[in-house]
Amino acid sequence: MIRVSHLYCGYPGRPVLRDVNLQVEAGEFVGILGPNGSGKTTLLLALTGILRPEKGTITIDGHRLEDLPSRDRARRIAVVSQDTQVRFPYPCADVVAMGRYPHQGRWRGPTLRDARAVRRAMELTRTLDLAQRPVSDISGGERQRVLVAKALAQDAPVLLLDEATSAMDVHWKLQTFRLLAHLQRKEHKTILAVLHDVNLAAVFCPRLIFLKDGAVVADGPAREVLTPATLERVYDSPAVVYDVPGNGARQVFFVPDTEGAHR
Ligand SMILES: Nc1ncnc2c1ncn2[C@@H]1O[C@H](COP(=O)(O)OP(=O)(O)OP(=O)(O)O)[C@@H](O)[C@H]1O
Repeated sequence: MIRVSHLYCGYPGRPVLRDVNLQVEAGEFVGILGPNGSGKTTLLLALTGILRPEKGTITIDGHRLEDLPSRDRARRIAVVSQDTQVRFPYPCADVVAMGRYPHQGRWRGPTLRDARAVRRAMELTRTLDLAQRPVSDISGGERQRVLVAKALAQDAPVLLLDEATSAMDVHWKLQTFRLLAHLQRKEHKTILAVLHDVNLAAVFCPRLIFLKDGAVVADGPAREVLTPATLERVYDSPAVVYDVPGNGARQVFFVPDTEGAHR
């Protein structure tokens, strides 16, 4: 379980998160949404221990995050970050294998277990055909799938994703979110996904958290928080909410101001 209590966190001279309180149970799938600059990435960086809280605490399974050695943190939390740039032309299979570092000893090479975890992660993300391609020479969407595979190879119970499917086409976005939902159900993974696509989140994330100006403005079951009032407050844009006939999914349509648009 992850518990965030009265968290204040940011960058030198730039406070961002203000009194954030959250509790995420093991096995939850949570979507984190909000406008640009609202603090979503900052929250994920705090949850990985990369950014230290100015005030407040973050615990995972009762341990204060800052007290856990980095290898221990990496065994508990895998991250797919927003920045997908990989400078060196490593083969994609080697990049996925880097996800195994927290499980490897300093003086021994990869084990059969590591090799199996890498293969399984690449099968699940359907990236085996990219295995020998240099990661620097594949498309943005393909690279994101390789980075999801790397995080899965890490085999941590908690998975944090920051805009991890932003460069993928509709097919791969849906495939990836279906895979995440499957891992949540079958392997009890705890998943926190930052994303801008409200409708994708509405379909796959049973719980949604909206941030604005560094504070949580809505947190609850997707059907309850997806209201025109909340969406207008968060995005300053008029929104219509409707239920898709047949599958019960709640979806959102942001009503554009069409003045000046081509129609
Ligand atoms: N390294 C940094 N140093 C200083 N300020 C930063 C840094 N990174 C982000 N910020 C600022 O912190 C605030 C929150 O940024 P953050 O990246 O958490 O937003 P976000 O909600 O993830 O936005 P986006 O949707 O654009 O990815 C913004 O005002 C941003 O300009």
